[in-house]
Amino acid sequence: MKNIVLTGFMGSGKTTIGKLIAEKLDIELIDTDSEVIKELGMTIDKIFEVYGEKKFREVETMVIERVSKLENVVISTGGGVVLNPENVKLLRENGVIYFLYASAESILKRLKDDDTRPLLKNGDKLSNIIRLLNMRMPFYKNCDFEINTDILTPELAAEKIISIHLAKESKR
Ligand SMILES: Nc1ncnc2c1ncn2[C@@H]1O[C@H](COP(=O)(O)OP(=O)(O)OP(=O)(O)O)[C@@H](O)[C@H]1O
Ligand SMILES: O=C(O)C1=C[C@@H](O)[C@@H](O)[C@H](O)C1
Repeated sequence: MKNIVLTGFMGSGKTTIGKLIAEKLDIELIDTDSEVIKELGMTIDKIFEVYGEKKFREVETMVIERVSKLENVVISTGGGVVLNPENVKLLRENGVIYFLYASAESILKRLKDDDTRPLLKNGDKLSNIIRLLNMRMPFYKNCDFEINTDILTPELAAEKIISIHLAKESKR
């Protein structure tokens, strides 16, 4: 089976929905943020502080080069992965990319008490979310399928992705 690749903004539900899909299909879940953390031995916050975003992006692409060679897995990606066309190309080789949409208001609600996202730290959180989301939307829209998590529970979003994916697989 081709990989199920989940993308979307921070707080769009990639980890939550990725876990549900992996459980339901009994396949492995790989989280690119966790792989970068393992690679450098520190939290994402710390990586940004010590090495800066450029280094984080380099290691993120290294991780994607490795995990995109796998098959039959769910890959939950960091929120900025789609900004680099090389990452998208690699992930598409063995996978279908699902964009998890969430509005700025939902993202704010979901991440209200979470201070672990370096890109949302300085200044007003909602303004940062709106600015980044608008800038990134064309990249997210370039994915293969869009799932609206504002109107679906994680459970229903997982089921929808599985049904799209299995229907696509049966036609291969
Ligand atoms: N469809 C949904 N409806 C309501 N709440 C949701 C939904 N999906 C996720 N959440 C909640 O939003 C929060 C963030 O979700 P999650 O960590 O899965 O996002 P993420 O996309 O993996 O974020 P990041 O890329 O920043 O790690 C969690 O508290 C989760 O329970
Ligand atoms: O949206 C982003 O650029 C990021 C999202 C997170 O998943 C992490 O990959 C990191 O905090 C950067």
